[in-house]
Amino acid sequence: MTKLQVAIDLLTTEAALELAEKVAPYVDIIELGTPLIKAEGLKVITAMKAAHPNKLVFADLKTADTGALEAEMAFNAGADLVTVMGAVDDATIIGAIEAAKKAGKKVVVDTIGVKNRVQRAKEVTAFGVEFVELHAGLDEQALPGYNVQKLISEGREAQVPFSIAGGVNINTIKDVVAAGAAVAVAGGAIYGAEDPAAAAKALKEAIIA
Ligand SMILES: O=C(CO)[C@H](O)[C@H](O)COP(=O)(O)O
Repeated sequence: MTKLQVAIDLLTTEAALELAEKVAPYVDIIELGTPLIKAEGLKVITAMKAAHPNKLVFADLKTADTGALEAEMAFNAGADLVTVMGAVDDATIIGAIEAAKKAGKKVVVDTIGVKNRVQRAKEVTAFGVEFVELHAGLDEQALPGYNVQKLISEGREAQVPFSIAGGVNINTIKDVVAAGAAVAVAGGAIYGAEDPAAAAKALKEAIIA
């Protein structure tokens, strides 16, 4: 069944822990967003894993170089999964995967900036990533004409384990599930909701339905 990943793109550890506490009953993976990690450092990973030891903690590093080093740093801080950019050299991705194998953890490749996401998804899957994040970042989402359905159709085409991230919400999550996504990522649809717990609950129920 598709897992639900909450992307916490807040800027303080306190706010992240408060949100996680509200939505933990409904999510499978807790993502510490890139801005959060840049604002708070690796300690936010440690704090989140300590607060939710039974949840998968996903450090959205968006690593672009020194894959082994950055992955090891995040794993040592408590992360279960880290992201490496799919647009960078294979060596960076492979290095992170080698660090993950040593730590018993996992790597996810983020396809922001990748021109042919389907082709790259197949390439990096062969390296041994946990899944590929077919992803439109917040800046891309703000561009005229953006539609998450393109990512969803690419997921169907790629035929590899994948997640969808890019403004997934209650109106699109069933399409994400129907496409066979391993993970549906929701950030703004949860942390931006008036009632984040209710939003996460509704998304989870939509997955299960
Ligand atoms: O990594 C990210 C942006 O770079 C976000 O965490 C990701 O896009 C999920 O958030 P949203 O559902 O708001 O798009």
